[in-house]
Amino acid sequence: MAGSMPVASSTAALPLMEQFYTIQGEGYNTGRAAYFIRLGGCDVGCHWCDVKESWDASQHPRVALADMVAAVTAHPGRNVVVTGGEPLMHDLTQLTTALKAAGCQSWLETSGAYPLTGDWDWICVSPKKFKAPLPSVLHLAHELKVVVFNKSDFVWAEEHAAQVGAHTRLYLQPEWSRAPQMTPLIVDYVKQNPRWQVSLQTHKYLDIP
Ligand SMILES: C[S@@+](CC[C@H](N)C(=O)[O-])C[C@H]1O[C@@H](n2cnc3c(N)ncnc32)[C@H](O)[C@@H]1O
Ligand SMILES: Nc1nc2[nH]cc(C(=O)O)c2c(=O)[nH]1
Ligand code: SF4
Ligand SMILES: [Mg+2]
Repeated sequence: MAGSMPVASSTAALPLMEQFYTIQGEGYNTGRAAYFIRLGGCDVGCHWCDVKESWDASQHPRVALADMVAAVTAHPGRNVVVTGGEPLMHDLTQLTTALKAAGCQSWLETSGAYPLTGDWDWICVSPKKFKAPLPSVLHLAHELKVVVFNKSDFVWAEEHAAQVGAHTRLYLQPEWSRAPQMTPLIVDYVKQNPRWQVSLQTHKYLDIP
């Protein structure tokens, strides 16, 4: 009968591009120490993505979850950011279970383009024009973080703000190469529309990972 048994694809290991202990640079948790787990694989295709090396999952070694968690707990912080790549291209159930068992808070960075898996303490959804976010993920967002590349992105941001919960915090973040032009527009927009907040990629100004 072994031949007819379903072969479960194991998530006891995931493609890992890099992991590092730093300061959360963006959004609601800006300024807090956090260990970053950057998983490989993304097919969303943002032309301005600041981590295109993450896109091809096959370029990154599969690392056992137990080894990832051991690397986290070797550091004093217990906040863990799972990012990528697009982390929701993987089933993250076992990773978040293991992080919780190790006493960690799990924070997700996602485009929302794939169904949510895992048990999260904080979910940041950064929707993309290139592959639409799922309504089911938008509803669960603690934070909506819209990257502003040009003026038209303010209208697009409002369209997505209309799809999140009443509890969701709203952020506008300048696309890094466009920050000199877009940051002043974001400042004016937030002053006129105070339910939004400014998010900057502060780690880039601090010159840390
Ligand atoms: C590299 S993405 C990985 C997680 C997920 N794929 C996503 O896009 O949310 C992490 C965060 O960086 C943001 N980001 C990526 N490239 C950026 C850029 N050039 N300028 C500003 N933010 C950027 C994304 O919007 C997202 O909020
Ligand atoms: N310091 C720091 N904060 C971040 N917040 C989100 C990041 C990401 O790439 O997901 C990121 C990152 O790459 N570095
Ligand atoms: S979804 Fe995230 S990782 Fe994928 S291309 Fe866009 S910014 Fe980069
Ligand atoms: Mg980054």
